[in-house]
Amino acid sequence: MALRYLKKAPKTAATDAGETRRIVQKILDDIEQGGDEAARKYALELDKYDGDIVLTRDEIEAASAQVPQLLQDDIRFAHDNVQRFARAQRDSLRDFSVELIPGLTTGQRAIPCRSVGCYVPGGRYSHVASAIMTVTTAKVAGCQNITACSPPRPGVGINPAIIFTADLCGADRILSLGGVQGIAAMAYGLFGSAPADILVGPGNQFVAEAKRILFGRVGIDMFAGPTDSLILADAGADPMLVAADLVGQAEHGYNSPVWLLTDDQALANKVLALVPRLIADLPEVNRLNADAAWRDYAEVILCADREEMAAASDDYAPEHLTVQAADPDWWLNRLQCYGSLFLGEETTVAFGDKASGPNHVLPTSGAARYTGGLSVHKYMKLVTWQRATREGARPIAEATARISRLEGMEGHARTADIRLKKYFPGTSFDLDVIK
Ligand SMILES: NC(=O)c1ccc[n+]([C@@H]2O[C@H](COP(=O)([O-])OP(=O)(O)OC[C@H]3O[C@@H](n4cnc5c(N)ncnc54)[C@H](O)[C@@H]3O)[C@@H](O)[C@H]2O)c1
Ligand SMILES: N[C@H](CO)Cc1c[nH]c[nH+]1
Repeated sequence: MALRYLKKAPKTAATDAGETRRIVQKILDDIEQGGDEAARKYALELDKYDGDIVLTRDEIEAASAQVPQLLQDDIRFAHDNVQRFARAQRDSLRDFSVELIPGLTTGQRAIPCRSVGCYVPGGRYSHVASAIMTVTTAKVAGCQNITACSPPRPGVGINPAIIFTADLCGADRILSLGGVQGIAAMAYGLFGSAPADILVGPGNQFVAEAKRILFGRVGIDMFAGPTDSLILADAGADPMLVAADLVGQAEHGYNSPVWLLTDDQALANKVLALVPRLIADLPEVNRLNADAAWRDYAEVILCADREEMAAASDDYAPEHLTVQAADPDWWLNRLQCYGSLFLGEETTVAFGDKASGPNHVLPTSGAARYTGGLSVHKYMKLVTWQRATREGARPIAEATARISRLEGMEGHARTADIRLKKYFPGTSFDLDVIK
């Protein structure tokens, strides 16, 4: 059966992409040319901030002292879970060596990037948890030089809880800069910092686009822009929980899509009725964000059965995927495209967002078709090495010479010839089979 849209979105992640690209390219060009001063100019223009950019130790300590003890304890709890999950990831990756043929030894090493730039979003909300996710994971990977940046609040600076968290998790330097100017400062090595080898972290469409444009010159974790979330629910799901989870994620921003796929029309109708009521009950900023996201980006789709739900979900490739349906193992085995999966009503995206352990920096806008979220592995380069004895080199050199000549690469072939001649003088080899 064809999917039946009970609610269809007039907008998608591609809406306004061209305009975003133009704005971001201009800011990046200006800052590349104008350095620290240009970055300061954008901080003033976009975030109404003209204070110090690099936080001193005294400022970090003063900010940390403002964070209530109970919140500090919660942040430590979340940090501990994220750290332990990241360590398990690191342990799943190992250096190895293998003798492929007698005398030829090859190997793999995982080497952490030297210099990391972590973006911690802070425009609409103060994303303390993003500091945990990015900085902790870089630290566990073994990165030595970790810079974090986050938008300053007008005239005041970064939220003290973000400062406390970035410091706790191991940031070596904290910059009061948000948006494209923060990304540019870390990429270009402004304000005395080392240029980043890799930029990580989530952010709005400007931040995500800046990372995308800079990719190649620096590494990036992935495209992690405006949050999107999909719920798969069957007749057994609790409509109130489904509606609350949709609204909870729509509050991210006016451009945060939420989608519901179900094979039960009665459930869909109940959720459609509940969502506007739950949105109306939110505080003002959250309500405005969720209302616009629901109106412009949300979709509710009726499917024939769970197989059709799973196939459609893989096409969306959502950042967050929640299953509130029977037989969680069936879904776990069947689903293929998502950033992070939440199975059963006893867990929810917000748990992963804040405290449960798996990283919350996740691919958006369909990027989950080709990548997972932030992990220790994103900070590590999997490099290879090889060495050989002269006997081990012999068959490799013979094959190399012949393949190189077939390809027309005579210079390559001669690097093999010269070794064979040196190591096996007086032996004749048939290295010129392409006559
Ligand atoms: N994918 C993920 O893993 C993930 C995780 C957490 C948050 N997020 C997303 O992060 C985003 C946070 O967005 P935010 O805006 O609240 O904070 P943000 O920190 O990403 O962006 C704020 C910055 O945007 C810049 N900016 C604002 N308007 C601009 C304009 N017109 N032109 C140029 N720059 C401009 C400002 O300089 C400001 O510092 C949300 O979209 C949320 O969904 C994604
Ligand atoms: N859902 C976001 C990841 O896309 C992360 C987050 C933290 N807090 C709220 N949301």
